[in-house]
Amino acid sequence: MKSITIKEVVLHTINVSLKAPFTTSFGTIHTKDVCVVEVIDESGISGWGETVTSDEPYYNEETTHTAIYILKDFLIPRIIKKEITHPKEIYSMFSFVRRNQIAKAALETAMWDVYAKKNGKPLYAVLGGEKKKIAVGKSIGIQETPDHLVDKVGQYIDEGFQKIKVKIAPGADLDYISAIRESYPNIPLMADANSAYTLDHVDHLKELDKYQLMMIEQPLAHDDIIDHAILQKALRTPICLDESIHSYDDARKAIKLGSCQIINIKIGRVGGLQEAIRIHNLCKDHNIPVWCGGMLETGIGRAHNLHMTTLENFTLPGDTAPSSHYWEEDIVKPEITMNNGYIQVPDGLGIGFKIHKGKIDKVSIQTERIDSEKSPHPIPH
Ligand SMILES: O=C(O)CCC(=O)C1=CC=C[C@@H](O)[C@@H]1C(=O)O
Ligand SMILES: [Mg+2]
Repeated sequence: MKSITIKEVVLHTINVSLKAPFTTSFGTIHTKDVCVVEVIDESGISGWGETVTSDEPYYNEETTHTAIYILKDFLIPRIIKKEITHPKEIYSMFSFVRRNQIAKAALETAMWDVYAKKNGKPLYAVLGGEKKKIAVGKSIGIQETPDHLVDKVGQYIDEGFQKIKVKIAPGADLDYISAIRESYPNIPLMADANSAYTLDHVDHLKELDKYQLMMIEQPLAHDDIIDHAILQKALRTPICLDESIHSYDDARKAIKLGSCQIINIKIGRVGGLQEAIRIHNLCKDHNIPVWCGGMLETGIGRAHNLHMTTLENFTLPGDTAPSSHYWEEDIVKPEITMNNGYIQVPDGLGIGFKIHKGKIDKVSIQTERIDSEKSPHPIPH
């Protein structure tokens, strides 16, 4: 396989508006700034990635603007004009920067895309994935009343979604879940708590066991593994971790302690595709199923999610709804569509979608070209 050498990186910062506001326990997102990362190799091939941060540091410690700073001052200078034999090397090349996983992933995923294109392959083939279509779930933001939520669930079940994820928090959990189960006793249903509970809620959370949820996602603190192990022993419902798992080592410790029975893998949260593959393989070895979480991505991040989900142990539908659920107009062409609850994985080179440059220009805030390895900081080589 051919190596890659990046001659230039272009940061396209855009502002995109969701078709419908998305409410979680962190608040409501209507619009967000996205830094679309374009890496251009010496032969002029472009690879694409995106920051999956939002404008506030409520999901993790990053925002789109911290990510842009880390990209410009540290990560881009580390790789520009360096010959890279394989993108799996990039995550360790970034180890001199602590955390800042979403910034790392935005650049690392773009490198995987350009590497696949340069070697004439679809991204899934380079990742080692085999599925040609992936099962799709739908994550529903917090709704005002149980009735509103039941209506949304019915709408998405009718559309063919194979898993329904709803948000819960103290005071908006049992009545919402029981209302769904009254109308839809057998659908594949899960709840995401986004760290809204503590161990004081163990008896309350045990009430959820009677509703046959597939899992309860991230019930406790965003950076906890130990208390989740205590809670999992008390619950019949499998715990799934999201925010707690930033790396392979977090996953290794969570599995060792019995903190979860399922892991939601988000490429951005774990620093890129290479670390995501390592976590996938570790979970496979320990019979821990995984699924692909969503971060309200544009079509670029969504494309990376599709290709990652072709790996064997992604056995549960992800939060990977089609473009039309998020954007009036996506920044990729063709837009990502779903048919009977599945999304076809494209066979084109790399991510397999063209970039809609006209749309990027329409929503552009700033475009910065970087072609120098110079940084205002000492960068280890
Ligand atoms: O992208 C999607 O459709 C799912 C979005 C989603 O559920 C989330 C995005 C970002 C943080 C959280 O609020 C939540 C999650 O925890 O998965
Ligand atoms: Mg989550």
